[in-house]
Amino acid sequence: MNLRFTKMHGLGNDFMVIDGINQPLPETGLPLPAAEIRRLGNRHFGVGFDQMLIVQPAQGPEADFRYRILNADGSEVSQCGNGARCFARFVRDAGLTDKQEIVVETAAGQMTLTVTGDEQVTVDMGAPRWAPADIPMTAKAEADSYIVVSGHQAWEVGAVGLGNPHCTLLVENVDQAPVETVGPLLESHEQFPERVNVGFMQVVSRSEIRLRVYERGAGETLACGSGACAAVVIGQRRGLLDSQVTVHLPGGPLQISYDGEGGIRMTGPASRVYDGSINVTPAE
Ligand SMILES: N[C@@H](CCC[C@H](N)C(=O)O)C(=O)O
Repeated sequence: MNLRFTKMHGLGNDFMVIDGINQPLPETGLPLPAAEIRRLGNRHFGVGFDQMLIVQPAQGPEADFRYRILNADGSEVSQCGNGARCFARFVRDAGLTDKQEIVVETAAGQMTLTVTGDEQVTVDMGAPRWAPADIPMTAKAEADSYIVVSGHQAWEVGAVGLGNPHCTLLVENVDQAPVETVGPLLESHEQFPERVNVGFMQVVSRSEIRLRVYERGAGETLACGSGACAAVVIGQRRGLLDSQVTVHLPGGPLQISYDGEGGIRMTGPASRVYDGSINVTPAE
């Protein structure tokens, strides 16, 4: 079948966004076979993306839409901060809604997205979940930080659940952080039964950090919205950061605010690159 899509990005974290309201895609099970998602995600043989986003009709009465998130490796996940901003811009540009405040269902629950005049989008990312079972990770008890051991090496990490699992390491200089080696090692570490997104955070001041993220199912990306929120709340929990923080990612800055009550708020841009169409093998 021929599938129409829009290529978008949030600070270089890039997406293939598909209108699953006006195109026939299965609403249960994977929308496309996992091998087909991997082929489309491949930067040499396909469209190339970090995540595929599928827009679908809401299942419940309180939401405007449902959106599904698939990593480039074909795994389905529940949360994507940069994707949420691109989703909001996509449904407005496609004429699927003219609302400025959009309520969307994800596998992690309901989220509210607010589009501001200059096409910046603010996402309420929900409250951080600190209990190990909610991250999920195996640990005897909840703690500000955990020691994760592999062979002769050990790392101190903060860990939090934001609908998806995150761990964050503090580093002196993010440019020299071992993202490509320690990232995949921790991503698949046995203490994280659903794998984990791995952040490397350099604290610049109480209101500014630099961050690189090795994403579960996608490798290092130019930005990770949920990873930025995770780094900020982990830094706050250790007493290092204030309630409003600018997170400098390789693809650009995100504004994160959290005062310990309600949800973490993330504000940043959502950019459209091009519209296209491609032949795909549908799920059986
Ligand atoms: N890029 C995202 C996160 C996408 C999902 C993640 N790789 C996972 O597997 O949990 C973001 O902006 O939050």
